[in-house]
Order: sequence, then C-alpha cells, then structure tokens
Amino acid sequence: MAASLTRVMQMNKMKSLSMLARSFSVSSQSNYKVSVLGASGGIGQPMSLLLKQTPGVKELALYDIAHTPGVAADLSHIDTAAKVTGHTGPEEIGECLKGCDVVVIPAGVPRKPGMTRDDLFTTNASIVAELSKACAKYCPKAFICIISNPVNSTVPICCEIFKKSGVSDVSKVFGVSTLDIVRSNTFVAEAKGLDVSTVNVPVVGGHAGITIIPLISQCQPPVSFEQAELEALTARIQDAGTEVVKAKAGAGSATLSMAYAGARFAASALDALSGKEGVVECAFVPTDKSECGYFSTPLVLGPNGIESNLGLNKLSPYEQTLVEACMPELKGSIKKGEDFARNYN
Ligand SMILES: NC(=O)c1ccc[n+]([C@@H]2O[C@H](COP(=O)([O-])OP(=O)(O)OC[C@H]3O[C@@H](n4cnc5c(N)ncnc54)[C@H](O)[C@@H]3O)[C@@H](O)[C@H]2O)c1
Ligand SMILES: O=C(O)C[C@H](O)C(=O)O
Repeated sequence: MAASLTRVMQMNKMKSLSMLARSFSVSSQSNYKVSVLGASGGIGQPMSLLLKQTPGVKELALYDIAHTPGVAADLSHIDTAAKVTGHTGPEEIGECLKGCDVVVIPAGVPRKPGMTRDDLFTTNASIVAELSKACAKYCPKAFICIISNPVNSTVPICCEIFKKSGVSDVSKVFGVSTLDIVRSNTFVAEAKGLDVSTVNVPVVGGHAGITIIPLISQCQPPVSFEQAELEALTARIQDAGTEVVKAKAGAGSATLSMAYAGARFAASALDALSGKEGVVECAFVPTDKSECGYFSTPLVLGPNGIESNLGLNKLSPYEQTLVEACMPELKGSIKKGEDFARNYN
C-alpha cells in the first residue's frame, strides 16, 4: 500500500515536472547556475519558486538587500534538484554571482496608481547600475535578464555600465518583455476563442505604454480583427501593466504573471545555453536594426546570446504608424539611461 502510494506520488511529481519542463521547454540534461537579484520581492519570490522547479537549474543563488535567508531556507526544502543559496547585501553579491550562467534582475521599486514606469527611474536607475557593475565584475559572460523598470532605460544603463567596466560584448543583455507577449497571447486567444497554448503574438518596440507594439498581423495562428477592435486590443495590451497597478490599488504591480514570464524567459536562456536549436524570444536589446539603438524584436538565441535578430518582418500600415509613433519616447528613455550610466561611478 505504502509502496504503491510512493509510486503514485513519484509519478505525479514526474508528471508535474515534465509538464513544467514542457511549458518552459528546457533541456533536462543541462546544469546551470541561475541567480535572482531582488529575490525577496513580489516578483523575486514566485519566480524563484518556478526556477527551483525548472529542469537544468543546478544552483539557484538568491540575492536581495533583505529577507534572503528566509526565502532561501523556505525554497531549499522543496524536493527538486536545484541547490538554493541565499545572499544578503553588497558584501555577499560576489559569491552569489560567481560562476553564474543566467542572472534575472527584478530588483527595484514597483509603480503605484498614477505613476508612469519612468517615475521609477530616480530609484531604480542606481539599483540597476549597482547590480550591473557587480555582474560585469563577477559574471560578464552570463545572460543578464532585466525586469526592473523602466526597462527602456535600465537596459541601456546595464549595457553602458558593462562597457565602462571593460565588457564590450553586450549580446547577452536582455530587457525582459515576455509579459507583453504572454498578455497578447492571452487576450487574442480570449477574443478569438482559441486554445491559448497555440497562440503566439510577437511584440516589438519597448516596454512602456505606446512603445509596446503587438504585431497582431503576424500572430500564429493568423487572426483578423475589425480596425476598431484591433485598436482597442492594442491599447489594452499597451495598458495591461496599468490595469494591474490600478487593480492592486497601491499594493504594487504585476508580480505573479511577471514571475511566470521571467521564469519562462530564463528557461529559454538555459535552452539557448545548452545548444538547443530554434530558441526564439522577443526581448529589448541593443541593435543596429533600429534608429533608436535599442529595440525589442524576435531574436534567435544561442550559447553566445543573440545569434540573429529577426527584425520586424512585414508590418501592416497600422503597425508601421505605431512603430513611428513610439520613436520619440523610446529615444528619450534610452538617452536618459545612457546619460545616467555615463555619469555613474
Ligand atoms: N519587465 C516587466 O515586464 C515588469 C513586470 C512587472 C514588474 N516589473 C518591475 O520589476 C521591479 C520589481 O517589482 P516587484 O513587484 O518585485 O517589487 P518589490 O518591491 O516587491 O520587490 C523588489 C525587491 O527588490 C529588492 N531590492 C531593492 N534594492 C535592491 C538592491 N540594491 N539589490 C537587490 N535587491 C534590491 C527589494 O528588497 C525587494 O525585495 C519593479 O521595478 C517593477 O516595475 C517589470
Ligand atoms: O506596469 C508596471 O509598472 C509593471 C510592468 O511593467 C508591467 O507591465 O506589468
């Protein structure tokens, strides 16, 4: 009786792990160290929980300025392979980052109702600069996945800090815009009554308001909407972060959906590192394909980071107007980040 119960439990666990492996599509043979900076926060905790269950994670190193020992102790009791370590404060960040393959950064303050993402710059710019400096020192070859807002400025900050620290290759620095894709897939599937697991909408541009540009004309499977419906859907995707901020009424912004999206992007990074073919993700990265210098587009990822940038592909006339409209804001946010980093010590 006890033996058969154990067998059923083992089968259930294997089933749930293989479901997770399939949904995050990670090669189970790989063996990587993943670090989360800002691990005690609203995103950091649930994302670390997902990463603790992600096949291929050998070590999960958690860093924050507070509460990391408790989060690490809690997660370490979960019976999955990843070894969990907790690190608190700047004197422990080196140990956290040494040997790291993938770093995910959700450190920093979230929005409250009435704020824009850019309003977070004052606080978050220096947090991301400080953490980027540590990454450049301790794990310059790792995939760096930046969640902290404003992403349109924090990614340029990280890239500039890397260059200032002597790390010229920034082809593994990514602004995580996966949540925009996750939301677009969900909303399109709901509108068309499709199985959401089959829907894939590329989202390009940046990660704030009008800079978020879903390419619904390139949705797989193909879908079509009346223009008014398309515009309403696009606006909902662009404002989806604000929708959550308003609903949380002062208690922060998206955490659970972001944890899912962040863990999914990290899993793709692990896939890319392990040499899996055909890993494609949209992310906000440095590029010479856009006049801005940074833009989110679908990217083919490999062991060395971006293998190729798939660009915008064929845009509809409506999407072309959205791309043109986002340029002034995007350029301003990028410049703000670059200027900040150049003056940062
Ligand atoms: N890219 C996206 O799509 C997306 C989605 C949701 C949220 N965000 C952003 O993610 C960030 C975090 O959101 P949250 O809800 O988890 O916030 P939170 O306040 O719940 O957690 C942030 C964590 O960062 C930690 N932290 C602060 N300074 C730090 C430092 N110097 N080093 C390490 N850790 C530090 C805090 O102690 C806290 O635990 C915000 O900037 C938010 O706007 C981005
Ligand atoms: O909206 C926010 O402030 C958080 C995040 O950027 C989101 O899109 O949910």
